[in-house]
Amino acid sequence: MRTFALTGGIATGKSTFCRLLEEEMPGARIFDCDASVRGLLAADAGVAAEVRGLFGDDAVDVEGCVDRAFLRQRVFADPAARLALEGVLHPRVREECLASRAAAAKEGQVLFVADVPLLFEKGFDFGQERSLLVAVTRATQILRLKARNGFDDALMEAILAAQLPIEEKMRRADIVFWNEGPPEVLRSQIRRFSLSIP
Ligand SMILES: CC(C)(COP(=O)(O)OP(=O)(O)OC[C@H]1O[C@@H](n2cnc3c(N)ncnc32)[C@H](O)[C@@H]1O)[C@@H](O)C(=O)NCCC(=O)NCCS
Ligand SMILES: Nc1ncnc2c1ncn2[C@@H]1O[C@H](COP(=O)(O)OP(=O)(O)OP(=O)(O)O)[C@@H](O)[C@H]1O
Repeated sequence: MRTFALTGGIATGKSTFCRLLEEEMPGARIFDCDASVRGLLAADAGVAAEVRGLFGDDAVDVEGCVDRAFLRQRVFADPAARLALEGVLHPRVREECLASRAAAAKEGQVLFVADVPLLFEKGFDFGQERSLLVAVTRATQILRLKARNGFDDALMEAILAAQLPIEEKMRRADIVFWNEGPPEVLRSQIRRFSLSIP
């Protein structure tokens, strides 16, 4: 089974890439680290207890679900808080990723791609042969992030400051997908990539 890591900055188009890849290569198995985090924050009692211990009772609602908006404000204003939250989540996300890859291999899938937003910031080895990067300019990142999430400028700057600049990610990646154009242009790059992997 061919195995790739996909990465990119916030709102560069990783989820869009995955959706298009699934359309172009229906046999591909995709693992999404952000979705894994959302699942853990919504429904893992151990995670909720650790988050409450770190951030207080206000971080978790009465049903035991972690308040992501609350955490977002806290962790992007405070690098130590962000590191602590990552310490709770990253080992669990890694476990889920490895389990997903093992299941895909057992089922005879031909391609496994994990969407790992912090691949270059944190390192994340799950047996990938190459790294794929979805990139746009910083200006486009901010425009699309604002349109999608309506975050204020200070929060957007804080999130971007917690990530490597896109130019550095482009230096490190094996294959770059340039997503400044319309989605159909991203699709043609994905199609070309899919034809290049036997
Ligand atoms: C802070 C949280 C609650 C905000 O949730 P929210 O729903 O707003 O965002 P979501 O999880 O969908 O992430 C969206 C994007 O934010 C950026 N981002 C998220 N966490 C981080 C981080 N620790 N450092 C830098 N950027 C981050 C990434 O580009 C990611 O793709 C959440 O992102 C979180 O728990 N982050 C810590 C875990 C983590 O490192 N996740 C990244 C992938 S494992
Ligand atoms: N080529 C494109 N043209 C216009 N809009 C796009 C394009 N690609 C993605 N978008 C839009 O930009 C926003 C961010 O895209 P997407 O959600 O795929 O990024 P992401 O990297 O997965 O984001 P995050 O890191 O926050 O999870 C979305 O609203 C998406 O619809």
